[in-house]
Amino acid sequence: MKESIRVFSPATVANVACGFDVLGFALESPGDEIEVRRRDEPGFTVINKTADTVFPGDVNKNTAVVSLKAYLEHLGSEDGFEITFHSKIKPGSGIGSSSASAAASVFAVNELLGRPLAQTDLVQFAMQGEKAAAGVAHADNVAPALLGGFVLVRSYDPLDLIQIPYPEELYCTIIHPQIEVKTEDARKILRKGITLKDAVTQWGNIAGLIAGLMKGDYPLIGRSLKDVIIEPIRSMLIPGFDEVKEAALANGALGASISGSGPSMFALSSSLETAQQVAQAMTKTFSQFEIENHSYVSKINKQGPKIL
Ligand SMILES: Nc1ncnc2c1ncn2[C@@H]1O[C@H](COP(=O)(O)OP(=O)(O)O)[C@@H](O)[C@H]1O
Ligand SMILES: N[C@@H](CCOP(=O)(O)O)C(=O)O
Repeated sequence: MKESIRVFSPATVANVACGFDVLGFALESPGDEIEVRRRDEPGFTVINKTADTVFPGDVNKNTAVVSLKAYLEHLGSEDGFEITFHSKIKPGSGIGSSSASAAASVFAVNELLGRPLAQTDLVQFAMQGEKAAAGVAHADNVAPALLGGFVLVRSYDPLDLIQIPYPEELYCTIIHPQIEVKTEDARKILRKGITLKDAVTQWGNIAGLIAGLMKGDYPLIGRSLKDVIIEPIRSMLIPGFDEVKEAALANGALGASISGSGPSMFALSSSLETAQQVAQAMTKTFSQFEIENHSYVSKINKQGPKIL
């Protein structure tokens, strides 16, 4: 039996504008890279080999350990593991840093143990990691992180995950301004109620987005990438949001919005060239607000985590 395994687990874009808590997709890069090694005794250790100073070092709060504990408890296992982080998406990024770790650890140990559970069944344990990080066990990051592609959370109780087909030529631009927004905090500022008018607009858009993805209808995807409920509130946490979004649209993006709970923003494009041009335009506009930012251009990740 293998003693250790090294895996990559992808960053994810949750919400995808109109699908708060119910839609997300995975990116080919960036992501977390971890190595999991069996210990001789029960218990867990976390080792940080990344250069990041904001690494979540508390074993009992790290989503990689929280989700792994839930998984092992389900199997009735008392095995212990050491988790070494070789690269890590910055916490509080809005591209699913907490879920990449949660997905990585359960995927890695499930592989080490000879795959006792199917990949879809791992989502419920990774969700426990999200609960520890954000206070809510939302699945719109961990489900695409584990399954790849676009995943719709059709229902939470019971958990019903639907993998949504999407066009091959679809590219995501991510701009990550170097400010931290914790998902837990970004959820607290949301209104508890919405108007019927906004609900009608939002469910028209989410249905349109799913139809557009499945049909490969780019104009429909673009028309549907709108959020009248969450974005107007959370965008206040992102300096220059309106201008950066406008820059993405003016340079050919199908649509743009907040990635997850922010501060990252995402844009979707139908070609790599456009996605790169959109990245340049968004970066330039953010810089006018004197905010340091990192950009990524990525295809959609098809498979979820992978063994390295
Ligand atoms: N392995 C982990 N990776 C990232 N964040 C983690 C991890 N474990 C716990 N956390 C905590 O989760 C929070 C970051 O998650 P979250 O606010 O959802 O940001 P993100 O949008 O980057 O996922 C921070 O409070 C961080 O300390
Ligand atoms: N649906 C959640 C998604 C949070 O994503 P993250 O990448 O910011 O962790 C929310 O909007 O709160």
